Amino acid sequence: SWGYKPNNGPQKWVENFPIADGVRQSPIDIVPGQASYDAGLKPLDLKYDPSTCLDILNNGHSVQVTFADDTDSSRLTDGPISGLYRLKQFHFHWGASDDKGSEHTVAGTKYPAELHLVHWNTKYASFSEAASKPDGLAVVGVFLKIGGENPNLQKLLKAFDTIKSKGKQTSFANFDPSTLLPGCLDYWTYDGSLTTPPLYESVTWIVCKEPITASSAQMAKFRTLLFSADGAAPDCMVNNYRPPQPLKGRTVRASFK
Ligand SMILES: NS(=O)(=O)c1ccc(B(O)O)cc1
Ligand SMILES: [Zn+2]
Repeated sequence: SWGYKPNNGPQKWVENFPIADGVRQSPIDIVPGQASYDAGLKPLDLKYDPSTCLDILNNGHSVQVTFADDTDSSRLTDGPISGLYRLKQFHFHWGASDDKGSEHTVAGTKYPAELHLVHWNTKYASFSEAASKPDGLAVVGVFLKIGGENPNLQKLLKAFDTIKSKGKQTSFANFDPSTLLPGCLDYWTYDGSLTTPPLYESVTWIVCKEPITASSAQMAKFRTLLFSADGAAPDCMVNNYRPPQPLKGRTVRASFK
């Protein structure tokens, strides 16, 4: 099935997922000088309840932390969206080295990694129903840059040893994803898609201007995860990012001057 190698990677996804060549695909290169400041954009209102954190999983494409989404206790409101979107999961994309790994780029600059916090519109009954609707999802993207060790990543990284290979998951409780948000929540926003198959054009993207940090050693820990299942030839989980896609006339708005 799909992956990130030459024979099953982003250049091949269109064969099984023709929307890969659609009009609102993600990620994109964000060019700050071409973004339109919109004074009507509200500040993001993110409220997360650590008790909704359920487990951490290696799904063969990324490492994902999943949340209970049967109540509104972990949710996103305001920002560019209307209504209330519930947090479903967060995951990351990263490179084989510190010079690449993010999906969105900023004036061509690649960050070593990118965090995605995935929320679904509660006007729909479930994540699955929302995932294919044009206003179904809102994903908050946060860049990671190399700096000092980030203590808020340690709890996550410690769990990696138990979910090294594809299909492994373990319980993961009381994690507060707001500890992974930057201090400043200035953002760019545009209409886009899932960045992996099925590539649904259902995402309001909200990309934070300010990165968070991770040390080079912490980034190396991400690279100890495997795409491969237990017992198969070990295949390092690295470069699990889709490159920027054509803007096709879309406008990127900025919440800041
Ligand atoms: N990488 S992403 O945040 O666009 C994303 C989120 C969810 C799913 B999915 O649930 O299939 C795929 C990609
Ligand atoms: Zn993602």
